[in-house]
Amino acid sequence: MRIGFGYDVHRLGKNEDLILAGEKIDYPEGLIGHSDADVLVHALMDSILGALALGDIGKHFPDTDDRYKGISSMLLLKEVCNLIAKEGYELNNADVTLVMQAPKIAPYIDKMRENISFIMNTPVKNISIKATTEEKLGFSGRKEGIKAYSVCLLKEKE
Ligand SMILES: Nc1ccn([C@@H]2O[C@H](COP(=O)(O)O)[C@@H](O)[C@H]2O)c(=O)n1
Ligand SMILES: C[C@@]1(CO)OP(=O)(O)OP(=O)(O)OC[C@H]1O
Repeated sequence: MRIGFGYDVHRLGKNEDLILAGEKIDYPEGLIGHSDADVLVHALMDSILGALALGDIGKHFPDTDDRYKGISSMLLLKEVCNLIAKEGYELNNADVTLVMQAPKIAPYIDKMRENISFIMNTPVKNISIKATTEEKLGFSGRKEGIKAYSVCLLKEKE
């Protein structure tokens, strides 16, 4: 078994889509990044890369590389999944927490879990996604950005 932890932050801004776990969320602002800035998927990928001790997403998908400009982070997640298999592991489970004041994400959680489980080829029960506010404190509380934390456990392939 190998444990991994990931953390990411993206700034919110106008004229951007808000994409979380590959799902477009209805909100007047979106996250800014080189890719589609799917902060949830970025934290999840970093937790997986951490468990494999293979560095981080910036190392694998540099934000100086035009190939990743505007790319769906779900495609990057697929590549990270290939690394899990290549290293001889499979996902046991992952648990992701979004820290965002708005919008309420609860209505989207089931679809977001399905999206990740489809890309990772794992049962939905292996993917947990939760959300909390920071009670209007700090940059997330001021709706300036969104944070995501992820932990995952990988197990040796059977
Ligand atoms: N963006 C969010 C934040 C929270 N939720 C749900 O609301 C519950 C209460 O939030 P607190 O910050 O007061 O803990 C939380 O447990 C989530 O179920 C949400 O859906 N979207
Ligand atoms: C995902 C990548 C892809 O170029 O770009 P960003 O969307 O800027 O996201 P970040 O969390 O800064 O990680 C860096 C890159 O790996």
